[in-house]
Amino acid sequence: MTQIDHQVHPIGPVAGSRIFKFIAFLYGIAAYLVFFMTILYAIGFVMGLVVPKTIDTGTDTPVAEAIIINLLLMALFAVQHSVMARRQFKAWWTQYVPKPVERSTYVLFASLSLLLLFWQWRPLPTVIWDVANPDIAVTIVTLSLAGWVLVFTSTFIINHFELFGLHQVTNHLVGKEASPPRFKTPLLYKFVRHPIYLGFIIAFWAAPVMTAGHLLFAAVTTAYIFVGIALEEHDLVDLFGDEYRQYKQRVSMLIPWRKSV
Ligand SMILES: C[S@@+](CC[C@H](N)C(=O)[O-])C[C@H]1O[C@@H](n2cnc3c(N)ncnc32)[C@H](O)[C@@H]1O
Repeated sequence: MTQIDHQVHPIGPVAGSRIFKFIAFLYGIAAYLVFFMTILYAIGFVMGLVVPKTIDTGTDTPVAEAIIINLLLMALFAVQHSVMARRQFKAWWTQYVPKPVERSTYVLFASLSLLLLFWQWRPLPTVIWDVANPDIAVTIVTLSLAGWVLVFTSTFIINHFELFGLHQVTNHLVGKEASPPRFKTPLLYKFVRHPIYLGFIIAFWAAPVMTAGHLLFAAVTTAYIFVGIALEEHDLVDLFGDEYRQYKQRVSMLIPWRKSV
């Protein structure tokens, strides 16, 4: 056998090659755009604004069936979002998914499972509360918008582009080493440990008209946020050790003025 016979000839771009870096970069941008459209759609979906299919519209379905379908959709998102974010899972699947696009792929899968939820969500139109006073109703809508603003600003405070994978594919494109995760407590993170999650809770509960479907969504996602916080903090303690333990002692989880676990 000659030496040539031993050579492997890969089909397609090789990881680390210039063309691979460029394709990875384009993939990262595409995943980011899908995420961005999804989060904009989420605002319309929850607030019942602009988008064609909201939390209170869709196929008429018997109540029990609607609850089961909605719970399954939320469970699918929760499992995808939590399992794929764990360090052990990342260590396993980066054997198959190139590291520079790992975060973008996570973001893409999370967006796709949310889009499936928006598409297949069944309305439960029974009204739980309906605020009649227009001033109070406007105040509640403003509060909900403030929740979304809190989500967005907090992502930028902690590192928006790293959170959604763009930083990783850009570094890879220009041949920069990925920096190790750093413990940070910028601005709002000095008052609560989870401003992004706090923003979601506010945005989901602040509704002038609360239907049974919306209530189911708000209650289950809030419960999921608490599970997500426990998992995330377990990883953060593993990663940052005493620095994060002391942060937990010092700073409250979600409510700024209250010392909490
Ligand atoms: C979607 S962000 C949510 C951040 C935070 N839980 C919040 O609600 O604002 C999740 C990522 O932020 C990271 N993270 C959370 N708190 C952090 C901190 N204080 N310093 C550095 N990274 C942090 C986690 O490791 C995880 O990768």
